[in-house]
Amino acid sequence: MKLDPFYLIVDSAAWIERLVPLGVKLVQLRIKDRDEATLRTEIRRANGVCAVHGCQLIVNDYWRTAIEEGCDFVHLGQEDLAAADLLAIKYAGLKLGLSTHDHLELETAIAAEPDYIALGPIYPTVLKQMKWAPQGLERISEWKHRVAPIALVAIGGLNPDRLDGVFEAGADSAAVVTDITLNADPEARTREWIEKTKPWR
Ligand SMILES: Cc1ncc(COP(=O)(O)OP(=O)(O)O)c(N)n1
Ligand SMILES: Cc1ncsc1CCOP(=O)(O)O
Ligand SMILES: [Mg+2]
Repeated sequence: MKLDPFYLIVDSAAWIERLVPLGVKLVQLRIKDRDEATLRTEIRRANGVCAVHGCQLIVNDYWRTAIEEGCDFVHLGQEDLAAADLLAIKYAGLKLGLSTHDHLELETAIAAEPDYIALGPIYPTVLKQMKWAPQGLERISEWKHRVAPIALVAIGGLNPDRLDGVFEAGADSAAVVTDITLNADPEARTREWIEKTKPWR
């Protein structure tokens, strides 16, 4: 499948309301440590905003709530996948993205026949502690070769200056969290990402 080259990841519906109207076409709602009611409300709100703006919403981790709320795309890590009911996800017609960090995880991901495979961290990330060293650009090219025709998402430490490198190496989409959400001007940075990814659209 064709993914937008700019893949924004945020942790609340409020961020989605703030940034999606600027022209973001692919966004992940990545919520951690919230109660079930809040989670459901956030997913519902995010789904509504994305529908209005023609933006593809991807729900991280919470595939059951995503199905119940009428969402159509989920992202799962390897542990999430091991605990998930893949048949239920596919039966519900959801598209699926999977994380990978090494060759074994890549085998597992390909076997699940996802709609995209994410590789990370490409560069050091401040978002969360990771046990994997930065993968680098050559690993993107290797992954692209192995996953095609499945779409490849690059993630981890990305910023506008690093985008040409990841796309030239073979990524179809570049995912970002802190370069935008911790930026002094998230709106301006989002516009910069949209501009910088235009040639790859
Ligand atoms: C696009 C994308 N890639 C990787 C991840 C990480 O997923 P996971 O390994 O399950 O870790 P958490 O994000 O759930 O902490 C992602 N969310 N999105
Ligand atoms: C969730 C995740 N998986 C691999 S790197 C990463 C974090 C990406 O965040 P940032 O864009 O802030 O480095
Ligand atoms: Mg997860």
